[in-house]
Amino acid sequence: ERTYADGPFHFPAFSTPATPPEEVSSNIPIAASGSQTQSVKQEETRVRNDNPRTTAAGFDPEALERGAKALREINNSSQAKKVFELMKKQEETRQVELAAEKAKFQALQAQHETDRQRVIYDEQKKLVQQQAQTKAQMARYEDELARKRMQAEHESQRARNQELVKMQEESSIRQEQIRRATEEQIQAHKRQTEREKAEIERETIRVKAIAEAEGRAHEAKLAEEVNRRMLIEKANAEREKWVTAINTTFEHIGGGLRAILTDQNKLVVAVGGVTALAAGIYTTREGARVVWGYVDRILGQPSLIRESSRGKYPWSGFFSRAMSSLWSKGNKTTTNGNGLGDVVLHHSLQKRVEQLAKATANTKAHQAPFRNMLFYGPPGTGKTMAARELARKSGLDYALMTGGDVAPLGSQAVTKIHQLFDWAKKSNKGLLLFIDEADAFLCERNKTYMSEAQRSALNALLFRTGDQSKDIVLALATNRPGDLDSAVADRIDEVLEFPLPGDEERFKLLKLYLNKYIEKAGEKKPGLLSLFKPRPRKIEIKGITDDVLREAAAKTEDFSGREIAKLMASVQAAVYGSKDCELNANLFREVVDYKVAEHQQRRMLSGASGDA
Ligand SMILES: Nc1ncnc2c1ncn2[C@@H]1O[C@H](COP(=O)(O)OP(=O)(O)OP(=O)(O)O)[C@@H](O)[C@H]1O
Repeated sequence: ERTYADGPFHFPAFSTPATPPEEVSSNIPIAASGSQTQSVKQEETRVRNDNPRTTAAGFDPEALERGAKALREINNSSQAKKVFELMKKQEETRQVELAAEKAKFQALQAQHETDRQRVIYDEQKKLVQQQAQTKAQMARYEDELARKRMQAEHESQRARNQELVKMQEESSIRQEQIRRATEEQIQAHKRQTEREKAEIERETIRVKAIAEAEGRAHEAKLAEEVNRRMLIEKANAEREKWVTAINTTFEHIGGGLRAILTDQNKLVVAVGGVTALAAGIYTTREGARVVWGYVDRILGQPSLIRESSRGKYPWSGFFSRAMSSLWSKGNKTTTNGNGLGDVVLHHSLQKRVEQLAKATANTKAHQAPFRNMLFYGPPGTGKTMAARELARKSGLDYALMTGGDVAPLGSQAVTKIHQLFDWAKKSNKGLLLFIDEADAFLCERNKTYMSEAQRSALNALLFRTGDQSKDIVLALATNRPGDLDSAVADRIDEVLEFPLPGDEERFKLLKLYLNKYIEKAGEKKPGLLSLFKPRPRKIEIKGITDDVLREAAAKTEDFSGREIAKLMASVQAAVYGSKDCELNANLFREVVDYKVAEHQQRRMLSGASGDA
């Protein structure tokens, strides 16, 4: 295919005759004779060449020859001029056609050029797009790099800040330690000064006391001499009086014996009387023992019970109960303001115990079977106290026994368990039987170290508690609930966990025992006997605010209720040990710190023995 770019365009008219000569001849109105026309036709037929020869340059001489021949013929013709005109017109027409064709080719060339320009434009556009894309990618990459750089800088800044904060914290801790150390030194110095002052005072008192004692001893010595002499005279007179009396008595007895021995009737009566008296005494004593044993068995409290609201006998405790109810009318401060007396428990646990107490009371009222309970948790967290309060609130009697008491009973254990349940059934109100340290008695039956008697006792208990009871609520307390026999666990309806007291509970406990052991230390206790006991000294309390107690509560983390009660007992002892019987914040803190250190030591030891 030829294009403008390939070089000059060759019109096909120049290589081939535009109009075949025969056409030219047919178009000419030839007026020549028929012979001439015939000859022309013959000539045409002769010169016609369907495959005209061409030179290498594409020139066909035959056409030219034919043209010349035609021209000659035209010249000879009469219509030559017209023919020539016609040919000229034909030639012009052809020229116009060629010009149109040229214009067409030029239009094609222009179109081609436009296409080429479009392709170039598209290429350039693509290039520009690619460049833009590359540029955008570059920008993105740079942006990412910048972001990463910023992030790294941010990280390092943060690390620097953290380090700075850490250093500041460390420095403030150091400062705090220095401050504490200085405070401690000041305290120690103060204590030392106070000790020295007390020592001097004690020494002065001692010297004064020695001088006074010496004076008194001298006085006493003189008085003693006088007394001694008076006593000797009195003793001599007494001795003489007794000697005379004994002599007179023996004279009478001797006379009587002599009369009996000499008179046979009197001798028989005397021997018979003495024998009858001995027999009477023996019979009375044994009879009383048997009767008492019977009464004890019928009415008495089983020996397994350690503590009971019912007392050992129905009549016992009547007087003390009356006294304590009288006392409690005048003193309404025995409870700490909550519904569970002096038991301080976490709010949710306390609510649960109260609900249980209410439910138990309603159960009794509706003659429905009781629900058995299990209290578990670390030692000294108030399980026993809560059980006692639960029984009190539910209006039941309660009895407390310890699991550890069963094993030493040996073969008697089974009888005692039955006795216990028989006794419990006699309670009109219903009885809450609380078994403390339940795991010691009710542990898994197939344990190898369990004795046969113990196993039988457990079986007896299982037998007595097989059905839901309307008389007895069983409340078990243990530190190891996992050790209980599965049959025992199956009898439990309610399980309550008693955890170590939290911050708030420790504060309340400290407040409670401050009130009990310190504030009320000088008050008299209920009961007749206490009327004759010496009244304890009243303790002066200074500066024990709620803040001081909260500080102590924060320090005594992990303390059980029992440990907090003991801590306050130690505070009381420290106060009684001080000379002015006064409790101040310093003394309180001193005891708390000492107790906290002791607690940690104990934990370390138990941890070490646990590891071993
Ligand atoms: N929650 C508490 N509220 C008031 N006092 C408490 C509490 N917990 C313990 N105590 C004090 O600790 C003593 C022991 O409490 P209690 O006998 O109820 O504990 P326990 O959980 O039954 O202990 P254990 O498992 O050793 O038998 C109580 O006499 C009381 O002084």
